[in-house]
Amino acid sequence: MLSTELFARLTAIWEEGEHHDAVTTERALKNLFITPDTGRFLYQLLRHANPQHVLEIGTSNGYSTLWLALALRDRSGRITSLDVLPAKQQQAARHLQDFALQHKVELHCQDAAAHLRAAADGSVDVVFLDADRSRYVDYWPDLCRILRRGGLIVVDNVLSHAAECADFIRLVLATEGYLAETYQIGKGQFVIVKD
Ligand SMILES: C[S@@+](CC[C@H](N)C(=O)[O-])C[C@H]1O[C@@H](n2cnc3c(N)ncnc32)[C@H](O)[C@@H]1O
Repeated sequence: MLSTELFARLTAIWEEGEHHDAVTTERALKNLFITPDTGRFLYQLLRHANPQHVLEIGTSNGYSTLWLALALRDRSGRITSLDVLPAKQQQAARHLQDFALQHKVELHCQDAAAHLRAAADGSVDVVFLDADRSRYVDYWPDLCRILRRGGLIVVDNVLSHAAECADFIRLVLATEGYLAETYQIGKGQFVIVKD
């Protein structure tokens, strides 16, 4: 169960992150966290799906990673989380340690395309995609290949950055064997199931 204390600690990290973003001009230095309702949505999905392997693309400072890891804290499932910026992942590692969740997450400072290319077929149960939207179309063949049947992909920002996500959404909707829907949660979640 998520205690009031855990909620309060997550809220404090989110509020500090939002304040940081409000006073930071350089985009690469911003946290760009998911919203708290998106965190609760991801938590619900993972508690229900009980995945063995979750792949997060876009760790940033680990706010979303904390939600994913909390959902699996008393389960056998594990998370791999990717980001290209080491400083952000170092902060994520500190957050995970503060929550005693470091054993649930492997942080890889690696470009998503390289990781996806090397990942085994059907090796991932859930993907949370929250990184470089212009490259999602290129990721799609590998995402299809590595996702197990019945697996889920959740894509953030499809309403906040609709134009940037349009080609990817069109591509997914045109791919046979996948059912996808957009939900008005946070910045817009596009949920894809491999049917
Ligand atoms: C929107 S932020 C992620 C926010 C995080 N999911 C959260 O809510 O706490 C996007 C992150 O993706 C990372 N990123 C951008 N391009 C990437 C790539 N090609 N591979 C892996 N990570 C990438 C950025 O460095 C940035 O930290």
